[in-house]
Amino acid sequence: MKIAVPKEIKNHEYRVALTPSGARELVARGHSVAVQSGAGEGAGFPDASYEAAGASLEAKVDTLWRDAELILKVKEPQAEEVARLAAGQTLFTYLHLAAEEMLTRGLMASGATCIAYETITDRQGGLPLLAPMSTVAGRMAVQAGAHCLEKAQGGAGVLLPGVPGVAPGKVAVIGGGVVGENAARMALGLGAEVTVLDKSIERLEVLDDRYQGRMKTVFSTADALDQVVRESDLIVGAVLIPGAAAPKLITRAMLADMKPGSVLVDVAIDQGGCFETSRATTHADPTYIVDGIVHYCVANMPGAVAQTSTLALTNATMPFVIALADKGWQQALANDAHFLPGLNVHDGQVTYRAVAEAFGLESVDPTRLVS
Ligand SMILES: NC(=O)C1=CN([C@@H]2O[C@H](COP(=O)(O)OP(=O)(O)OC[C@H]3O[C@@H](n4cnc5c(N)ncnc54)[C@H](O)[C@@H]3O)[C@@H](O)[C@H]2O)C=CC1
Ligand SMILES: CC(=O)C(=O)O
Ligand SMILES: [Mg+2]
Repeated sequence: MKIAVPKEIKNHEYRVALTPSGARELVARGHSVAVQSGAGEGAGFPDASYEAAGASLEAKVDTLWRDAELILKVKEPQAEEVARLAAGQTLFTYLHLAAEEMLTRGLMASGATCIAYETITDRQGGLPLLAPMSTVAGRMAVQAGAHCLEKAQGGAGVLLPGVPGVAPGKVAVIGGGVVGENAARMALGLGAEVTVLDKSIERLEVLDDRYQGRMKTVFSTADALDQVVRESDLIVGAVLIPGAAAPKLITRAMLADMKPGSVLVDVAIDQGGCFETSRATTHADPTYIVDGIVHYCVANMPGAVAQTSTLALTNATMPFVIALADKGWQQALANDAHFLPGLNVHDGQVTYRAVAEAFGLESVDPTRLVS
């Protein structure tokens, strides 16, 4: 199969969808791999390392896209990439469509087959291609939040660990999944006072057991949210309903109850964000202030630590890339019930129900397309 790896073009996105080691595996299986010149540079993989692995380099982005059967990316296609996508091509990347109607309609209009990393499942009920980047983003969320608490960023001037004789800051994490656990773990490591809220008792049990009471676990209700809003210095938004738009759990009115200069880090922003006042920001300009509250809402946080993130992401994506390349999308999805929910758009139709519901569209059951 002809596989293409474009250079990512989202703001400060330095990850790449395939490492030289991955290229070597695909070439050994008889596939041709074309990598856009410079695509791996930001993640620490120079062009020469892809050539040494048997890939070819392509400087012309139009040629790269036009000749591809399978396109491997990291972030959702930007407008100029959607325009390049054509019927008969398969795109494998993060999509987060429920947050972006224009993108959804653009992919439908392209006629291509679009498979999302973030809706592929595993036997344990997890999201194995989201988890590595959620681990990264969760760990970064507290780093980012601690920085935002500094006065120069508009923050209250609170040092999360405190100092002898001064109490530590309070961190609340809403959603105790992969992002949430990793954020909570970092905040604990810094010495902050940590509370995790979740709707899933099972998740709260896991966290309680794993951290032996060092973090508070709270069932997430409107009352519980009111309380953490009043008390916290930093709140991390980390909820997810797979494939769907995130619920808005902190409204603008609730900001009035927060301490001035406290911080909201909305990691769930890629699914639209879980705070009413969230809007996506970039690494170039990551924060803004609403009603005295600092907001950090970067939708591609792991792109900033591209070396770590590229390795972690491609470790997880590679088996699926190999299946797509060896078997084609139909057979690869037909053979794997956990790969199948990755299909979001095919030939003008939305195939993931939560995405269709977000925009009042019809959805097609993906099993009908692969059997
Ligand atoms: N901004 C960025 O750069 C990145 C964003 N993300 C995003 O972070 C979000 C979280 O991802 P994961 O932790 O992997 O998901 P996850 O599925 O592991 O965890 C989500 C948790 O939210 C809980 N939840 C759902 N609704 C809730 C509610 N109303 N109240 C409280 N808890 C609720 C679930 O029970 C679950 O434990 C996703 O939107 C994901 O796409 C992930 C990586 C990078
Ligand atoms: C998951 C996601 O949005 C990212 O890694 O950028
Ligand atoms: Mg986006």
